[in-house]
Amino acid sequence: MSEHLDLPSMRVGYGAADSTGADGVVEHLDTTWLTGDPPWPALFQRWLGEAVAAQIPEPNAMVLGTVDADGRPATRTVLCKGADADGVVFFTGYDSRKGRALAANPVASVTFPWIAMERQVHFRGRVVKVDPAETLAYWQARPRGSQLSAYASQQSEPIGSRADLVAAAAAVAAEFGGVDGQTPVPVPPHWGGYRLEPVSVEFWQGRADRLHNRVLTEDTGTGWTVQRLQP
Ligand SMILES: Cc1cc2nc3c(=O)[nH]c(=O)nc-3n(C[C@H](O)[C@H](O)[C@H](O)COP(=O)(O)O)c2cc1C
Ligand code: PXP
Repeated sequence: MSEHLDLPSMRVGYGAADSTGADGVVEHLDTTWLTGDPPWPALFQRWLGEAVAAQIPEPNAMVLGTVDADGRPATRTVLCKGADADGVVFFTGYDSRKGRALAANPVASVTFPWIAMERQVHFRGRVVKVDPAETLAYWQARPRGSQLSAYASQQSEPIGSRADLVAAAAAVAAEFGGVDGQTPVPVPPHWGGYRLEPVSVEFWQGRADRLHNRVLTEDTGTGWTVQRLQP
């Protein structure tokens, strides 16, 4: 397939000669942009707000990297449903492939790939389950159809056919009074939130000639440091 695509020559140059970028920002990302304790939330919130305002698709989508008990890495996209100084939150199946990896190895990375903005933000840290009350509050805000699907899905397990999947979802819907029923769907025992508590956050801003800007903030245990990295 890829032999018909000229992959080696596919590239997009970032920024103009004067070093402004698609982010519309003239100044370079600088270590002085990271202030506060911890230093990352203010700039992260600003960039997230700018990604939302730019109407890029799914601005809260982030690529989650985990490592399983055998040391095998895996990544997949999840939606960020909370971000503050305590960390970034997502919701998923606790028995899924990622859930099993996190049970064995409660560390992860997440990357927000805001490519249309010529930006990315990369987090690394420890992962904890959120409080059940936080899971319940988010669960209750989800559309009923998504609740029923999450209840029915043994996420990451094989299933024979699409028809089997639809039948499993229909059985769960029937149990709770139908797709349009009024019976609340309880939080499935196998579903809930995780919070990645960052120990490092890196901001990346694309610039002309691949001379990009990278600023890394890290929790050293005695405080947060902020450093510029080479591209
Ligand atoms: C844009 C996007 C957002 C997604 N958001 C979530 C999410 O918030 N939670 C989730 O469990 N899966 C989400 N998924 C599906 C996951 O990428 C993944 O297929 C699923 O969680 C199973 O992953 P696992 O087998 O590695 O555990 C999303 C997929 C896409 C493309
Ligand atoms: N769970 C799964 C399996 C998903 O595919 C998604 C989004 O694609 C989500 C959760 C997050 O979406 P929501 O906003 O419905 O919680």
